Amino acid sequence: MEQLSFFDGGQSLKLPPELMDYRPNFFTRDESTGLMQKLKATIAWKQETIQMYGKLLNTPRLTAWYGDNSKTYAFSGNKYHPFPWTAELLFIKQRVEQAAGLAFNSVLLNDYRNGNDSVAWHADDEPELGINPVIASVSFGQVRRFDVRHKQNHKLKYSVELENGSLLIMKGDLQHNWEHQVPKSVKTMKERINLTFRMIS
Ligand SMILES: O=C(O)CCC(=O)C(=O)O
Ligand SMILES: [Fe+2]
Repeated sequence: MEQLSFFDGGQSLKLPPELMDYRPNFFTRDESTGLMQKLKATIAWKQETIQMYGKLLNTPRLTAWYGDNSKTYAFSGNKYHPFPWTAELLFIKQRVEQAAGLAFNSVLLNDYRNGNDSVAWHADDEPELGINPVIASVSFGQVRRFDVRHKQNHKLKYSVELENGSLLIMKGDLQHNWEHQVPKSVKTMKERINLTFRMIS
């Protein structure tokens, strides 16, 4: 049963290609440095809150939602109203669309300020995304671990280190039969910006 994690000195071996297509150095170092700086400065980052056990807690990261139209999108108990595309977002979107062979009409951005920021286990299975959506995830800055586990069997688990300038294309039934997280880290972590491009109806 050697399907399980394939953590080997932090590098992931064989992700299932029908679920995840990982492309390191999708953006060059210089592109990544420039884009990260621009995104930090120009995106309307927001501290969202989440209702948990009757308490209002801060989401452990900053988020922002940009896209084509004025449709609202519900995620983690929050409703997002998209801001219009910026020049940097359109540049990234165009590159990602080329690689994925698909168009996207919105992007959710996450700013993980340090190792204490995270995203808990979840699937992006909102009905607006349709069945087996393709979601393209771009990472800049600090390398963070991305874990995937099967909903019915948590031992069936994959991890990949999402590097600066990388693209991870999530597809197949990943959002239906699997869930994913970016765990907190006790190691000192610098800032990371993640963008997940989506097509919502
Ligand atoms: O930061 C990441 O790599 C994942 C973010 C994520 O899962 C999401 O925004 O739905
Ligand atoms: Fe997600």
